[in-house]
Amino acid sequence: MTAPNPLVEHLSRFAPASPYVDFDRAAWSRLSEQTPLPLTDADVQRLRGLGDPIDLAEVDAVYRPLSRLLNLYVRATAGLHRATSTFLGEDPPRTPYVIGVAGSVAVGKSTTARVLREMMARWPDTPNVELITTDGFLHPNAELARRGLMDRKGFPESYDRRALIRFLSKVKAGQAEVRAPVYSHVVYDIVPGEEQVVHRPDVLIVEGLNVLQPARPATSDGTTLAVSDFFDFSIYVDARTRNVRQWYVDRFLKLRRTAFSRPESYFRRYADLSDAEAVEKALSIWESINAPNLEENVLPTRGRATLVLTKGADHSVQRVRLRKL
Ligand SMILES: Nc1ncnc2c1ncn2[C@@H]1O[C@H](COP(=O)(O)OP(=O)(O)O)[C@@H](O)[C@H]1O
Ligand SMILES: CC(C)(COP(=O)(O)O)[C@@H](O)C(=O)NCCC(=O)O
Repeated sequence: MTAPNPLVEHLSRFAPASPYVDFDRAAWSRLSEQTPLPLTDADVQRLRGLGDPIDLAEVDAVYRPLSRLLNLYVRATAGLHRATSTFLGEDPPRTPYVIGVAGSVAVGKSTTARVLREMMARWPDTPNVELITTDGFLHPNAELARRGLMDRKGFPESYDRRALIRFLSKVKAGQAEVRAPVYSHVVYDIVPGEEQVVHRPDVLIVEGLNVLQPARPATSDGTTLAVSDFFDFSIYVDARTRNVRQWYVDRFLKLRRTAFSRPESYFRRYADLSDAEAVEKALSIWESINAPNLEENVLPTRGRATLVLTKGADHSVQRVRLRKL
């Protein structure tokens, strides 16, 4: 028997065991030095083409190592599938590797998911990466109104959770074409007849506020699955609430000059607000809907993520926590 290590004993007595290994920005960024696939001109063009304000140095320092880590996990998972196939004597098609991206409204989930999609597609094993957002699975406004939920968009009960679980089951089962409804932020509703079709991708990224919610108690049909049961990996994008509130207000002001001024916009009336009125409106939506949802539903799921990215006030990632247990 080996002698107990006094340092480990000391630490386990005084430091609560964390399931995460913690990197500050510098330590995580150093990993990019050992990551193959530096950004090429073509990559830079593609990333710029996304129209996101993300800095390319940030992509290189944070997202390049992250895509490398994910590539290693994708390969390891494929190896496990091969082991199962060998054991069963079957040769089922490879199923998509599914990554969830969670976090508050306006924390930067969409930006993270889009950058990750581009970065993962550079790896030879995963050229085909698709991205869906869970807003397509919100109940249509008519149904939300019927249920008295028009002021609860983004809360867990505002989604057709069963439809989302059906969608993910089909993707995971390797179905050739799987369809998802589409939500428009301009008309503020599900668009009738519009759909996004997912064609058996190598990787599917599922982005949404509530993707890490635990399963609800069993329903009459015995469903106890959670959306996250379909994830191979999950990322929680985190930041101080006061910074996220500021980003929400900034985005609202930007949208007022762009999307809100379109004639078909549900928020057309906001386009004519003065700056001060627009800030007041944005803050009131934040305080009445998005902040309570963050506190009550989104933040409590952070500890379920495989990886937590913590952003500073300038949007740069300052801390990365990776689940090791
Ligand atoms: N890395 C970044 N650098 C600068 N601005 C960013 C970055 N990520 C997100 N933003 C800005 O923050 C706001 C929220 O980001 P977005 O990806 O739309 O959030 P979410 O999908 O979580 O609602 C947007 O205005 C976006 O342009
Ligand atoms: C559409 C959203 C619920 C987010 O959807 P997600 O894709 O994260 O599921 C959110 O961005 C939103 O618009 N919240 C509603 C706040 C409001 O009623 O304005």
